[in-house]
Amino acid sequence: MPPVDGAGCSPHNPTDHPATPVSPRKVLPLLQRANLQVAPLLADFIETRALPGTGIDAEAFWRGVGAIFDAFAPRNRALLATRDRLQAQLDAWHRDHAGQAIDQAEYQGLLREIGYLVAEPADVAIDPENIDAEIATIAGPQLVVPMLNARFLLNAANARWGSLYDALYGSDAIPGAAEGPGFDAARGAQVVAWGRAFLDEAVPLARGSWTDWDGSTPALADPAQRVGRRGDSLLLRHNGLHIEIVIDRDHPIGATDAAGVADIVLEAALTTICDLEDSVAAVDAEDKVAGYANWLGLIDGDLTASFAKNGRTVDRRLAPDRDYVDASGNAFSLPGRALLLVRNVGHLMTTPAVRLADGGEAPEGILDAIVTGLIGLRDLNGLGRFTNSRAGSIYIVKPKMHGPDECAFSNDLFNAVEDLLGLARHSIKIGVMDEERRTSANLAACIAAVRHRIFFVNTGFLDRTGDEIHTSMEAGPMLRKGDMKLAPWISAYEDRNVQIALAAGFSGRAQIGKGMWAAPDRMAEMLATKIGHPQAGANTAWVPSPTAATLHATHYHRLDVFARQAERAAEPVASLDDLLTIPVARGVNWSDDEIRAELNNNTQSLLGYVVRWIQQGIGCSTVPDIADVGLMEDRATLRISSQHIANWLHHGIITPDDVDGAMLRMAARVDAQNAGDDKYRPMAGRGMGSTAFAAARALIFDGAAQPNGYTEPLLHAYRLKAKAQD
Ligand SMILES: CC(=O)SCCNC(=O)CCNC(=O)[C@H](O)C(C)(C)COP(=O)(O)OP(=O)(O)OC[C@H]1O[C@@H](n2cnc3c(N)ncnc32)[C@H](O)[C@@H]1OP(=O)(O)O
Ligand SMILES: O=CC(=O)O
Ligand SMILES: [Mg+2]
Repeated sequence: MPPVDGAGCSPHNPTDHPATPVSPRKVLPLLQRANLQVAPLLADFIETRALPGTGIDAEAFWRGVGAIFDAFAPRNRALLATRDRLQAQLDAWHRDHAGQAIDQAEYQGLLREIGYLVAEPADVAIDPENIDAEIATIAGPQLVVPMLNARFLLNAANARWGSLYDALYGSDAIPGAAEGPGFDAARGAQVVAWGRAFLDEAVPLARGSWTDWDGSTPALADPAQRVGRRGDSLLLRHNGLHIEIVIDRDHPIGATDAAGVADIVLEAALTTICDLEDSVAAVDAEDKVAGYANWLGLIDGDLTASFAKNGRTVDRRLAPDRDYVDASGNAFSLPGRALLLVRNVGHLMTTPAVRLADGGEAPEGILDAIVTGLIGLRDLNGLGRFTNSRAGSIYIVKPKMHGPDECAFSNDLFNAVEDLLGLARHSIKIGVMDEERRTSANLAACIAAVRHRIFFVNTGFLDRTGDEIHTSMEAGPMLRKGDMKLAPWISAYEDRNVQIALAAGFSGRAQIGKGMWAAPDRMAEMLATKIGHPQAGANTAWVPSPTAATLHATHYHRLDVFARQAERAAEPVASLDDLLTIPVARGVNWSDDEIRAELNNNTQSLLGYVVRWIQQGIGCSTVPDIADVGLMEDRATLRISSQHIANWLHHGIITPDDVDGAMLRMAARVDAQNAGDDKYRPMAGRGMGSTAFAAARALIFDGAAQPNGYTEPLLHAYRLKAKAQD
């Protein structure tokens, strides 16, 4: 694809919101569309791929787009200015109270006075219409996938159904690992035993165990759980989730099984978030259009990916629906793919893909709403090979909103996009990530602002931790990252999210979601602990991979989340005082070793993530930590590590020399960890000659000044530089 982009990004300046950012890069001529200047690649994508078939005329479309930017770009800028004002007021207050214990009454008085805390509305009741069952009435895993990776995207869409046998055999869910070059029969036997025990729990037989089943028609303890057949295979359902017991005596596994069971296939990722935000590196029109084109391919149903794997070529496409017959012989089908949701970016960044009438870059979140909404319209108009939303909705996940005014802004923006596209009011639904402190503290008001279109609230634990650190940057040095997980604000945050959502009527209407399992290789630990999410009353929770989706699905068979929600609905809402208790480490004397360990750990994960982002445009990857354990790192985990180091630097727990020393040591370590990657360029020894190293350093040394501690402005600027160098 030819590189067609407007200009460099305009990193958000904390003290100023220029309408016309200065571009450091040479640009290809943009095309005039209504009162906008549009990158040719984007104009072409819209006019030749996204609009055709919708009945919307290109000229009218661009006129409408121009009008939306006219109306919403100034509002967007004003909201960002409010963020900065609040942050400055908080910083000043903490500086005035340096070293003092925080008096919650006085502190909350300040928060109300400056407009950080608003009056909570009573009796908020959500009433979204046309919500798909995968969201409203069935509880199950939610997979997240970077939008810029077609191979993963297709896999994620198809992860609605997952092989339990493969997930167990290929992960550490069963201790040890497969041995030998071929099939490890001993491990296989453990997998089969695990599977049978699972069936005994989820779909028990009237008598005896599935272990002893001989393949004859099974008598279930609850006969209603048997809902169909496909050939010899059995389709069962429990807690709304399907289980297919695959019978195939010709299959190598089925041939050795007394009942001919070749696999147990679980309904797994009910929903998949296709992510345009923190798991991708999209800095210019070229990147944005690549993401939009993948979303279009998913919705139109023609996305494909061809790649070599294990010595053969794999052609991947979307899975068709699955056909069954019921007990009366009537045919029916079940969706073959997850219900697809799209995560837009937040309100912060601008994009060089579109320039406004005044020459300034357009707010990227507004462009995302328009383009992903337009592509969603194609689904509602039946233009795709498959149907995504059977209920007729477009699901946009909106991250990083700070408080009710920003939610109201998104609501109004979605109204405007619906009008532009001729969509019925509230066809575009919103998933609100509760991942900024001002949203957690005003959650009922945030929900109220979008109550007619909300389809989820989700605790985005990682960003939320980054915002916790940044908001109170001046209050003192923060707890160590590991200790932060035990701080009172976190449990109050998780509890309040569920309790406030239940009080607003989410149960049976919308999702209450929990955060990401960020250790993709640690499935045994996930199986042991992530059941805590449904136990907390969450009817969905994030997983990083199809394997994790399949294994996490078993948790939703172990308890009935909707019954759990009914129990939790009676609880009082957890304390706002706890939520607002700042995790500063008062009276803690860390040893030199503890400080060094914390710094090494943070610089290592920061460098490991940033180097791939800057050099290769990889927005999410498994980054080996200092102990070589692979952890999912995305922009939210980077926000935590960069803010944590910046905070300790700011309060003198570490010095600039300490940071530089750790950075140099860890650069060598990260280089060694990436030695097998031929696209990788080492950082060690090149100092500032390495753009990635310079970016990582800026994220720390300029970290305290970044808007709300976000990493996007610096990442975009350095990635654009790296692209230009390439
Ligand atoms: C704080 C937040 O915002 S969290 C949300 C953002 N995070 C995410 O979106 C994480 C999504 N997950 C991922 O991107 C990946 O799982 C990673 C980067 C963590 C790990 O990727 P890798 O190291 O390449 O994974 P690994 O080598 O273990 O497995 C690769 C296989 O799993 C599949 N896979 C892994 N993750 C996913 C996924 N999220 N969706 C679909 N398929 C996936 C790949 O398609 C591949 O299979 P294939 O060879 O048949 O295509
Ligand atoms: O977006 C998710 C998060 O944890 O942040
Ligand atoms: Mg986040």
